[in-house]
Amino acid sequence: LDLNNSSKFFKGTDRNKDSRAKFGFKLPKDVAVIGAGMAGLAAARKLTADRSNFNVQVYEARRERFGGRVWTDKLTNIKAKGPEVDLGGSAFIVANKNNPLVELAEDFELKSVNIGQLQFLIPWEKRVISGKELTTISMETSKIFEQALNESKTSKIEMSVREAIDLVLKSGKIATSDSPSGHLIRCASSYILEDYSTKHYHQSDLLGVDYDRVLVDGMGELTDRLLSGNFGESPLHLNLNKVARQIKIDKERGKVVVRFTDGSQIVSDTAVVAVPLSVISSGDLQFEPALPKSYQEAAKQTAIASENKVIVEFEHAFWPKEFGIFMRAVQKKEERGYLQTWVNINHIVDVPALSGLLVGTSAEDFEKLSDEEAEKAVLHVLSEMFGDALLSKGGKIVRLQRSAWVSDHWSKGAATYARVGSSPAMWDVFSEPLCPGVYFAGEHTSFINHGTLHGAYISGLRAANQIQENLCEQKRLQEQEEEEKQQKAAKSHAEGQEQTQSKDKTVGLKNEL
Ligand SMILES: Cc1cc2nc3c(=O)[nH]c(=O)nc-3n(C[C@H](O)[C@H](O)[C@H](O)COP(=O)(O)OP(=O)(O)OC[C@H]3O[C@@H](n4cnc5c(N)ncnc54)[C@H](O)[C@@H]3O)c2cc1C
Repeated sequence: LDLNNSSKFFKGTDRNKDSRAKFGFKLPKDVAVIGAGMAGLAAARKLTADRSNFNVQVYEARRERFGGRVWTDKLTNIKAKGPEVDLGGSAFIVANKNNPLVELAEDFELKSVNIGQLQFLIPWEKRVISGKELTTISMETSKIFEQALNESKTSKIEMSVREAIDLVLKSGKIATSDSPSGHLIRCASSYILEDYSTKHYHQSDLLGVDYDRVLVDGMGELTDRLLSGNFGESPLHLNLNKVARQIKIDKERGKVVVRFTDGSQIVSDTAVVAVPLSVISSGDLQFEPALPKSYQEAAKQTAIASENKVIVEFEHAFWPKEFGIFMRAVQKKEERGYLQTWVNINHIVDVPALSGLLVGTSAEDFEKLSDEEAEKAVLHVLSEMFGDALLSKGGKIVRLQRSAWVSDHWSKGAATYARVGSSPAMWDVFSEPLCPGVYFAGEHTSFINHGTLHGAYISGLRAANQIQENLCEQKRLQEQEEEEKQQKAAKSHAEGQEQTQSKDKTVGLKNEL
């Protein structure tokens, strides 16, 4: 895929036409896309643009919205202007220089901005660090990380990021646990998630502030536009409230039957399964015949991180407006991942709101709190960070909104990650179709860029591309060719043996004579 030109993804290519002609299938083919998240929408958009060849329908389980783990919740906040209502994936990770979503947003003429500078707080020391001092500390943090990764490579046992970092900090070679860089590195989600593997570490996970750029009107604008299409493109056919419960591959007819929980079913030439991995691993979506062992193993073994957001709006902004992110160090183990990172919404739009992030078990625990308890917890943390005097200037909390991605039936977690013991093959197995007609898309279907918005998007384009190239038919022909070759080889081998045997017999007879 050429990631440098996102708009052309949506157009059929001559190469595709050639391969379609070569493998000669009936047109237009029906494609059922299951799941209207970033991945499903990307696949549907690309195939819908190829209208003469594909007839696309999208089926989404949720009744009231699409977008999946992108959720710009304008429904519950009618005053919403932008990212103050992003309760799911909200930022383009620009550590990946080729992030295609940045260009796609430009194509759609959506405005994006950098989140802005970080201010790092060590509350019990009353230290507030930013600017040059923070740059020096961040450089030290990178060194600790590099050392941790290098040392873990020499160890015979696969280590977690947390273990590797703790070892470096314990040695005190670069910095100690109590130093600012020691505190800063422990704010990284790869440290917070205790079993994050050093082996398959993503550079962008270092501090968990890898979401560098946000859309001013919220990430939901992008999924909205994927649905409605760019200027002149037709909208996707979206069917809400359609919960797929079974995907049946009818090999004989070369069809895919999708059965829904409401008792209905559709028969399609091809399906793109773009639901979260957790929906497959939980058995909520079943396959007939059952998924091959490698897929089942991958679905069972791949780790899914817990993450949540809480958005809190005050009467007035009491925190410094010039920073884009606030991050606080914590002392106790139980506080890890607990509202350590706050995005300053007021830096992006004129709304006195902050968006707090919860990672790991803290994210799970936060879902169990009542609204009252959640509000108390938020105020407690903010008072620790900014002090009571400043906090009182904020006035009342006028809105507190939070996600619950772990208990959410259609997500069951935030995103996949590489835990100790995992291998890239666990993701990549899902990038292969189940022939003759089931293709997979989603953040969990390719190791590269897994767990991200752009990973989901690219996976959707990949699935669409595979369908346009008629990968299953190519595979079938390859297998057929291979089989024919083997049969030929076996035949000539058998003939060779027969000749040798008859030669041997003649020689034997001569010898006897
Ligand atoms: C709190 C949070 C913050 C994040 N922050 C970032 C970030 O800043 N940057 C970044 O790059 N990534 C971020 N991510 C990750 C990113 O949001 C996801 O990787 C991405 O949205 C996944 O897209 P997807 O299409 O693979 O899956 P989804 O978006 O989950 O789409 C799957 C769709 O399938 C539907 N579905 C489920 N079951 C069924 C069924 N049985 N039948 C029909 N439909 C079904 C779901 O409702 C959903 O709409 C974040 C995630 C979370 C939760």
